[in-house]
Amino acid sequence: MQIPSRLVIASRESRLAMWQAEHVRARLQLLYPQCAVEILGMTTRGDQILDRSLSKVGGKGLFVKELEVAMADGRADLAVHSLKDVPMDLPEGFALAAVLEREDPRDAFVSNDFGALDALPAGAVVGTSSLRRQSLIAARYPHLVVKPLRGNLDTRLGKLDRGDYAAIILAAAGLKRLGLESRIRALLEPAVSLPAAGQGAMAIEIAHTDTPRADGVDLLALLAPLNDVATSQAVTAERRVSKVFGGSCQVPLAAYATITEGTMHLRAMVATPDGKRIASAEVQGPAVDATQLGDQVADKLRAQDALAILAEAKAAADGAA
Ligand SMILES: NCc1[nH]cc(CCC(=O)O)c1CC(=O)O
Repeated sequence: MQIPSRLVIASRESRLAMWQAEHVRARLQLLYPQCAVEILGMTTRGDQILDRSLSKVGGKGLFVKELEVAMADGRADLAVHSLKDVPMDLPEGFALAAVLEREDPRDAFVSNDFGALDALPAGAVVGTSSLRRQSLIAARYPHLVVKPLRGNLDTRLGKLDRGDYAAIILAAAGLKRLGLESRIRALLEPAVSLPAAGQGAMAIEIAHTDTPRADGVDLLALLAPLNDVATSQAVTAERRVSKVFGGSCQVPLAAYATITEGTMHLRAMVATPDGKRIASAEVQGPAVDATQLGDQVADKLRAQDALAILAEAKAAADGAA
């Protein structure tokens, strides 16, 4: 295999994104000591737009677009993403080359004054901009008030500490990666808060799917050792469910797969943001049939009126300010 003399990783500049890029950099450097592995930090549109709901201005794609342009221009060879932020359909010419072993996929309850969602008094303000987390709280804790919470992890924690919220919900994975695990007061089990598709997993995106490249470098082969097969299968099923239902972040959708001895257990849920209507389903089967399992669970959701629920959720999102 031809090892290039230099590899450039494009990354957003948030602390979490840079941690993730550095993790991949270090692993590649260990695998290919003769190659100079570098990070190109970039500010994306998604990072700049903090005043409006992301789903209103173009969705998750805003976090990856600039990185793709850098790869298309040859300024970078690969990009590291939180898989949760990667759209279901990548633009022509781009592909996911590897999915890394998953960190904790659960949501985390973070608060300075309370130990768990159950401990919050009526009217307490909970911060989250995830429609999935919002619908969960509305369904299980109708006495709580959900307020939007945007920004990177440090910004969100800062807003909590300033007293804007009684508690906030964040992905455990991000907190753990940044050494902020001590901020977690409680972990929400999947039975309570089913994770978003891909939550906790990092993915590596590349351009030039026609490998090897003109310079003879086969990026897919080069990155293959970083791929975790079980995580890759799990997220394939989860992202399939998301794709079937439009792959948008305008709707509360959860999809989470675990694999035990080659058998996948896939759970998925769609809901209205007010938590009043929920469809949830689960399937089991061989992990190698990830895509079909995704389709099966989607069929089960459809049989529970998932399309009507999603239409209602979308109408609510479009109607909101
Ligand atoms: N939506 C933003 C985002 N994208 C990935 C993570 C955390 C890390 C991960 O899930 O891999 C977060 C923060 C959060 O949801 O609290």
